[in-house]
Amino acid sequence: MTPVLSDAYGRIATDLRVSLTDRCNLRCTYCMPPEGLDWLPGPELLTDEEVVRLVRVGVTLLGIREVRFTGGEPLLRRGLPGIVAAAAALEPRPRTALTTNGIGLARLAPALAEAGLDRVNVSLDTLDADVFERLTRRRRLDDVLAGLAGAARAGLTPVKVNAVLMRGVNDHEAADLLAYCLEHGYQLRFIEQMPLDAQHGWQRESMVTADEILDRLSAAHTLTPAGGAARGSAPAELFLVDGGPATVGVIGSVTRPFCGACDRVRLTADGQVRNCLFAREESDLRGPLRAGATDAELAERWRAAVATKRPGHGIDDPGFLQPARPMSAIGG
Ligand SMILES: Nc1nc2c(ncn2[C@@H]2O[C@H](COP(=O)(O)OP(=O)(O)OP(=O)(O)O)[C@@H](O)[C@H]2O)c(=O)[nH]1
Ligand SMILES: C[S@@+](CC[C@H](N)C(=O)[O-])C[C@H]1O[C@@H](n2cnc3c(N)ncnc32)[C@H](O)[C@@H]1O
Ligand code: SF4
Ligand code: SF4
Repeated sequence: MTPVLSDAYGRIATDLRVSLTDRCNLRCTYCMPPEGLDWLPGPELLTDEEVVRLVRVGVTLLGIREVRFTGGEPLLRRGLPGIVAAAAALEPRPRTALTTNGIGLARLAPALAEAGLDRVNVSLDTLDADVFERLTRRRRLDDVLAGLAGAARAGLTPVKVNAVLMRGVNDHEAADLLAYCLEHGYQLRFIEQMPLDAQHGWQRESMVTADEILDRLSAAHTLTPAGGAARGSAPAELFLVDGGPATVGVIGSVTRPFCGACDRVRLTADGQVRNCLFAREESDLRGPLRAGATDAELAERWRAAVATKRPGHGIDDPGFLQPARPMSAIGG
């Protein structure tokens, strides 16, 4: 029987999220400071071949069924189409997905679809160019909108949109974002801001909660729960908009945590296994890989790492400490 990545709470990790770089061409205020961060040094990054090898170990020896590429901004990784192609060629073929800010996606979408990418999630917090610049510190709204359209054209569907609402900045735009996504056939999900920014600026009091988001949307639409059974381990709680079939999602990581059903495991761009966005421990696979470990030895280390996964993120624990790595370096 193929071993699986199981933990002490009965959860099995089948969804691998691979960070391909910690770098980014935006500076979203809830993620990074204006000056950026001390990027990982080149030699510490896994090479394309090393990424592909670890993905292969996950898929062929450990029961990984879905591989999502993220970052930082994964479109900045030159080898992305080749890495996607190698992942999609594995047996059993994993589902493949990408989470991106969309810049450059208009150009890259056809090649990524051709390589075997199944679908994309694109982050878009606003439809106002000035608000976009305030949130991301770059004037690139048109590139993101073009990226979304390019993804849909290339068949990278369903195209999902991730939006973080920040109080006093873009929280008045919930209904406009929904109208735009409904019009274009994108699946919108609102995300509660989490304490994962490098500047440690998160404050529970100012976070826009899932309840608030649903209240705002309910002013313009009738929302009905789309049905719990279909949710499985997905972070997004889905609601039918005006009877459906279109839906809107809310990812309430803080006020409506879903850790009990978590099926994720993460691999950082420098080859560390992380069990949780909020994990304070990591397990090194790059060292053993470069020291000549066999696939079976890497798989055993990975399995042992997941066995120690904690039950939840612990944001509500009195002793909660934000992880040392920010979201951009973990792989959001
Ligand atoms: N708490 C928590 N939040 C997560 C996790 N993964 C993703 N998120 C949040 O969900 C948002 C959207 O993540 P995506 O990368 O689009 O992935 P997803 O929602 O799992 O994707 P789908 O499978 O397409 O629904 C992220 O920005 C995070 O804020 C996770 O493991 N735990
Ligand atoms: C870290 S980014 C990486 C991929 C890509 N750069 C992007 O923005 O989609 C992945 C997701 O994390 C979300 N994110 C970043 N910081 C966050 C925070 N502090 N709380 C909640 N979500 C956050 C972003 O909005 C984005 O949807
Ligand atoms: S959320 Fe994504 S696009 Fe924004 S700064 Fe972080 S990594 Fe870059
Ligand atoms: S916070 Fe951690 S345990 Fe909870 S769903 Fe996310 S990755 Fe899984």
